[in-house]
Amino acid sequence: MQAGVRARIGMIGTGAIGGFYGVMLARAGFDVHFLLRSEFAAVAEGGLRVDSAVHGTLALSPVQAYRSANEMPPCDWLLVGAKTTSNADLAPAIIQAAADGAKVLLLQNGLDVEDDVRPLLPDSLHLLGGLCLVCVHRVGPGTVAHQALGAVNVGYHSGPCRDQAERMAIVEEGAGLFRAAGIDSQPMPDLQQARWQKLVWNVPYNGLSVLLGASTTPLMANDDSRGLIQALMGEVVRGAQACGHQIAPGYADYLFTMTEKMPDYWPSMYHDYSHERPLELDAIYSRPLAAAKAAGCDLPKIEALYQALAFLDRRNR
Ligand SMILES: NC(=O)C1=CN([C@@H]2O[C@H](COP(=O)(O)OP(=O)(O)OC[C@H]3O[C@@H](n4cnc5c(N)ncnc54)[C@H](OP(=O)(O)O)[C@@H]3O)[C@@H](O)[C@H]2O)C=CC1
Ligand SMILES: CC(C)(CO)C(=O)C(=O)O
Repeated sequence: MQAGVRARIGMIGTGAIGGFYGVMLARAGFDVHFLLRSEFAAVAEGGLRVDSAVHGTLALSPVQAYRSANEMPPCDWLLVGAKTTSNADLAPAIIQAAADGAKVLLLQNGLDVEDDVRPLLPDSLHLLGGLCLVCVHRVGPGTVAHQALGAVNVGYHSGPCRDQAERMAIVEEGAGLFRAAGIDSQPMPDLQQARWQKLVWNVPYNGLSVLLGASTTPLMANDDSRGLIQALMGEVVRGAQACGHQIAPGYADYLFTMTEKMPDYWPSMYHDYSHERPLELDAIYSRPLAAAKAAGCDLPKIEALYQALAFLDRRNR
């Protein structure tokens, strides 16, 4: 791409994450195209709005909105903002909207989420993962509430790069998109490590919000749930270590304290449960459990949490 020319970005799935980052990038001058499903008509007519506790109200109208990827122009970057449960189904849309040599960035929680998509993509496409540290949720068609945080950490998964230097150049380019939009973004040299690190938060809070019907403030106000959260965090750290990924000492404590200071928050898994949508149990629970087990490490509390959630998920749909 020529210097000074801003990348064309395709947002594949425009919910909380897609809407928030898409609006931020479009306001920074990127040419952003949004693929939508249930909210297409509302967004095509009324635009997108982010009600942000950090940035105020951000409106984008008109929106370059599409019901089908066939109508999208070829994009240099495709940011996937759908849940991990639809990754394999989204591969045709990603391919359709990709320019030659495009970079595909999965803005998703969980472990190995790229594995469902990679075999379905041409080798010429770069695949990356993005870990979003943000509190956003949909409050109505085309409207996203942003409560806190916002950073995106980016790592390379697979593609045509020949060496680590080429991979890191692409990762830097990805992080640069977000930074240009005023969003903190760090390049992650090891995507698997970064995914495990993010699980230290998601494993306890996502699942317990569903199981106990509690958001972060009540979870942090009760000695029993605090103890359980710490034990679950400890198991994620052990699982990561068994798989060869170091989590910095004190990182779990840092997340625990950060959550005490955060505004009260319902994790995205709770929103999925309350709307009777599939839960991201494979990405957040069964894959890390399987990886740890294969490395000889049992994680009994996470396993019990997963089994309870699997029961609720099946009964909910
Ligand atoms: N929300 C948050 O604060 C955070 C979320 N994450 C992670 O980010 C990812 C996205 O979560 P989130 O934004 O909350 O999820 P949402 O449910 O808000 O958004 C998902 C979007 O993808 C759309 N979608 C799904 N399938 C398709 C399809 N085939 N074609 C077009 N659009 C499609 C959905 O459309 P439809 O309306 O039709 O369902 C919806 O708009 C998850 O992995 C989550 O764990 C990570 C950090 C924080
Ligand atoms: C932990 C949090 C709220 C911010 O790190 C988040 O990113 C998530 O809900 O997945």
